[in-house]
Amino acid sequence: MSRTRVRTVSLCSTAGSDEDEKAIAAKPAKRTVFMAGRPPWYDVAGKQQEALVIGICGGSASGKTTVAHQIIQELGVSWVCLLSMDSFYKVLNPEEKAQAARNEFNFDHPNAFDVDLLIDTLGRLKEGKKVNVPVYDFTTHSRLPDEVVMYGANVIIFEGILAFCAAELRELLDVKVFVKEDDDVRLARRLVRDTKERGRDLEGAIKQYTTFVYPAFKQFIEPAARFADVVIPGGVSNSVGMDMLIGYVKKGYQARGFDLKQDIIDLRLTQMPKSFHQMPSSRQLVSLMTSMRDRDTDLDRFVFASERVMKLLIEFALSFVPYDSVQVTMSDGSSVTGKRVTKQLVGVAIVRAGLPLEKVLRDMVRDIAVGQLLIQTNPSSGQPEFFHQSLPKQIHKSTVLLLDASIATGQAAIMAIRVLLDHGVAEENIVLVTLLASKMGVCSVAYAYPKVTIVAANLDTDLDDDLHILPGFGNFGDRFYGTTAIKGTSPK
Ligand SMILES: Nc1ncnc2c1ncn2[C@@H]1O[C@H](COP(=O)(O)OP(=O)(O)O)[C@@H](O)[C@H]1O
Ligand SMILES: Nc1ccn([C@@H]2O[C@H](COP(=O)(O)O)[C@@H](O)[C@H]2O)c(=O)n1
Repeated sequence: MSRTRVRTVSLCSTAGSDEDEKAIAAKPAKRTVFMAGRPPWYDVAGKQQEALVIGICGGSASGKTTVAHQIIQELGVSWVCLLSMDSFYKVLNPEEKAQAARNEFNFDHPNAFDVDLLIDTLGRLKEGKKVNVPVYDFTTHSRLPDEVVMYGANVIIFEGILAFCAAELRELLDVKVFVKEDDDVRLARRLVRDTKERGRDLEGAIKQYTTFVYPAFKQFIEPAARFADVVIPGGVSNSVGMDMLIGYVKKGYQARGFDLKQDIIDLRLTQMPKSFHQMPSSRQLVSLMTSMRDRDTDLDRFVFASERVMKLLIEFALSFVPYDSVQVTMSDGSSVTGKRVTKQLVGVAIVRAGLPLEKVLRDMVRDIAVGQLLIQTNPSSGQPEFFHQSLPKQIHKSTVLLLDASIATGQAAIMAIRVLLDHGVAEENIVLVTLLASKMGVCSVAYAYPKVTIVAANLDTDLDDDLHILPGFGNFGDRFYGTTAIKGTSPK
């Protein structure tokens, strides 16, 4: 789904305390950045909300998936997941596989599904947690080795022939829809689909339909219509029914505090949040940043300058972790009161640009446990996508220094914080550490997670229309690892 990412309007204030710094950082832009697509899980007041779950039940080929797609299109919101019950077909043993190949396995009975896994997955997704969803292959009656990672949504659409089969499952559904279609229409559609898309021959498809599909429809599916809030005869062809359904869903969405019209955080950026701490400016810091911003700085000098800034930054960040007062005995036997870090510290780098900060942190904090999160921005949607995590075991008891080279929109950091919270880390025990932040990125993170401490060596005021920090220092990962020619390219 495509959507507008940035709108530009009036003035935002400038930052920076040192004149030298301002000369470099302040751009006389007259604009405020509005961010379309606020982070999921939050209502317009910034309170965490469970997703709205729409369950769609109906016979095979009744048009459930088609209805789901139309709801998504008409709703026009950014964070929607479509979960199909088909993903939760049980893995068959060799004997069952042989039966399936002869069209003698009953895929329409509730026992064919891993309902426990389905309930767990839908429940977690509704709470905004990450889930791994199996991918099902109808031609081989098996799960593929790949899984799809789904992560957080304001709206979840769940569809399946037995979507209302268990009370625990129905309890997760905020809106229950039943799609009704004549038996002969469904049979005709199914035969076309089974032979064209699911690798079946006509005779086998008819055998399966008469032996299992139709009897199960009569026994389990058709009677489940009584659980529905809305029954739509004819699916998407029923435009009056669809309009009523979409109106009903929109109401449910707004009742949760989500905003359909805006779906936007209005960041006027007049003042920085209290949770944000910028390193005090100094001529030394400005000169190092100047080297980093200069597109003519070669690889060696870029690495050297950025590592020096990183050392200063980590030193600064460590003053925001909690310390206890302790008494120690000195060599003359007298005691003195000092400080010791309260909790175990853990460093978590957002890969890849956060990795150099991780190395500096390891050099500076003895035996620190470290972890990594692989989050990348999808170039077509502009949304961060979460791929991989490796986190130390005791992370929930620790203060976590979350490391990324820069914070532009803040979306990757927001996703990373969400992962840490899912692993039991308390919001107030997270310190987000970055070399360069945009005002908008800081405001977005602070809006979503006001208790997270945000520490940056530098703050830039603006983002360009591609959401790169202005003036920025180019793509940090490319410049630090030398993966892109620097000279002749304009820094982004
Ligand atoms: N209202 C409709 N009119 C005509 N064809 C439809 C309609 N709804 C769905 N279809 C078609 O019927 C087939 C099955 O629809 P689908 O939504 O996949 O059903 P289900 O998810 O219930 O199995 C698809 O080829 C789809 O394009
Ligand atoms: N290996 C399988 C698994 C399921 N089916 C049939 O799929 C139908 C459910 O999917 P819909 O898209 O129609 O909702 C169900 O009726 C099963 O008979 C199958 O043929 N092979």
